[in-house]
Amino acid sequence: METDTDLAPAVESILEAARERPGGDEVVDVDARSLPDAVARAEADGRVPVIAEVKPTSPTADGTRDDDPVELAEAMVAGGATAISVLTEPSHFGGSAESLTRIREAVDVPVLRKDFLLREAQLDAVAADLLLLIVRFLEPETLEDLVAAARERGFQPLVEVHDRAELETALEAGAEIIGVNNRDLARLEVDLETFESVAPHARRVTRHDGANGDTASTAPDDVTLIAESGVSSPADVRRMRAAGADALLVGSAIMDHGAGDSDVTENTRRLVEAEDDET
Ligand SMILES: O=P(O)(O)OC[C@@H](O)[C@@H](O)c1c[nH]c2ccccc12
Repeated sequence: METDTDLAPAVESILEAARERPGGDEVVDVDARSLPDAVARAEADGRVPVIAEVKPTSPTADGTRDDDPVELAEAMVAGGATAISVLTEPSHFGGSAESLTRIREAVDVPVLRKDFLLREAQLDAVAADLLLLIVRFLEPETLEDLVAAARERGFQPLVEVHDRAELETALEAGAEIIGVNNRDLARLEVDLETFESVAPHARRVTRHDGANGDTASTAPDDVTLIAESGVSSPADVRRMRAAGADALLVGSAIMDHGAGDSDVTENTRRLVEAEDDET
């Protein structure tokens, strides 16, 4: 799980940088805005729950957007976004902790910190409502420790998986908010079938409850399931929702890196309204 050998070179380079990155000076204490509540509010007023991502660039993007991150986030919220994801990774995604802090002050929806976190101290770099933890890059025990450490600080951990085995690891670590990344980290290619194949198992996985070897089927109905990456059209939104997505995490289709002046509010709205004609 921790070997880098089958990762794309860009991902290896991201991890190398992540290992070097220092943590915060003090343990943060967050009063988090609830993502499940925000998702429920969106559903109640007929919006598809979209977590819109402020991602200035990425190893797979066509270019860089250097608009003010706060204006981008506000435009996303104006388009109906349920939450905002902010890349804080500086060397490959153009992100920063400062952008996240400014965005979190400016909007009232939950804000996810998107980074490659490997050690507990790195959780303390900046306050956010949600924190991404990626199963692929962490030993199961470390994942469990980081989930606990995140909760102690008040963060809601969003645990990212890419296949069924990782899903099992996430559930065993106690994850309640799970993202299935449609992008594989080996070739960086996107396949929406990933979510379709993993999602059905998220709600009826058998958890092993250790001690006496008993297994208890916990069928955690309360898991918030997020389809991540590669969602670019209203049809993709409907496809992921049909496969069981409670929410969608969308970056590129909203940022539209290739077209610098693309309207982020409109890009968000067309995904948020993807189910409007259906009911
Ligand atoms: O731009 P996309 O294809 O809509 O994807 C957004 C998001 O899922 C993607 O940025 C992402 C998913 N997992 C990550 C982990 C780290 C950095 C970025 C990501």
